[in-house]
Amino acid sequence: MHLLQLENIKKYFATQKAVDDISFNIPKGSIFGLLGPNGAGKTTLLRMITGIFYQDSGQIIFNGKPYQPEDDSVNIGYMPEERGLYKKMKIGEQALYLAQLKGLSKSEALAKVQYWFEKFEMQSWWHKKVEDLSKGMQQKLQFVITVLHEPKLIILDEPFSGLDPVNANLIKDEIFRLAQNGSTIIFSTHRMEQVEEICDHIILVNKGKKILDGTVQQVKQAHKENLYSISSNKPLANIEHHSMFTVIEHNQHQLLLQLQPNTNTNDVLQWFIQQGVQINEFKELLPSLNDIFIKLVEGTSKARQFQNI
Ligand SMILES: Nc1ncnc2c1ncn2[C@@H]1O[C@H](COP(=O)(O)OP(=O)(O)OP(=O)(O)O)[C@@H](O)[C@H]1O
Repeated sequence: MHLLQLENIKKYFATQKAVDDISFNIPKGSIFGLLGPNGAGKTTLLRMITGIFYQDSGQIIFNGKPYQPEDDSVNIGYMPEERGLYKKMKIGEQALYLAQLKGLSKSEALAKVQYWFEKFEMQSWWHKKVEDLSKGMQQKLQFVITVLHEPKLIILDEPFSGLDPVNANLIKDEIFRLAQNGSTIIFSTHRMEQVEEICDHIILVNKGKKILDGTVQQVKQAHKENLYSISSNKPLANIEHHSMFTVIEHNQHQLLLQLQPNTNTNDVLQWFIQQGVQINEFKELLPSLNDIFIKLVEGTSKARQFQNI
């Protein structure tokens, strides 16, 4: 079952196809990575999902029904990359106010804010102003405000930027917990190692088009290059290319091999054993998401150039 379905979504600005016929589905309870280089169209997509922009064409289905921003936005928590807190307003007051805007009663809002402030050790911030908080502290506050009304869909744009490792872990654990409790999470970042660690499913957009869609494992399997490493306790001498593989790298105790298509790994292992190699480890090397990202978007200038429609 999908919480969100985007069907043939287009959004063109005066000179720019920001989102150019993109479709994807987000399974309920998943942690979904929206990836892409600068200018790819991610923020524009998120703004349509949150009802800030209307699409020029295509349809968004939210929880099985056509998306109605006026009604459905209370079911969405959005933490945008450009943070949206009132600098001069006291923190406790602000959290209560924003929670009520998301449909909680005053007493529900108070209970939730107190719960989260205690959980994140933020009680002493209550009477401070946002402008008195550090960047990382503001980030934590923004996360709490995004999730405290327990929205069905939580959208986090670069949620770890500015956080120290302890606070980043705190937020990461909460992301897992929220997904386990049934929230669906869209996570947008340029940090591929975070995506590998956190996301179940990803899409990659580039120049307004979707160029990749699948689970992290599916994507890695689809882009693997038949690379294997083999290592031994003893020095590995005189291993040259073979009809089954090419030696890509040769270290004293380890070889990096690229197997020919359809080669049976047992045959390779057997061959090494016949050569008298004492095998310590033989394993497949899948590409990192970072490698895949770079391979697929290489050639795109860092910030996308304007293109005429
Ligand atoms: N309001 C707007 N008016 C005109 N063009 C826009 C507008 N918003 C975005 N664009 C253009 O649409 C394209 C996609 O922008 P978008 O902000 O969605 O990219 P992004 O993937 O979020 O990039 P980044 O990773 O840098 O935040 C860019 O070329 C941008 O210049």
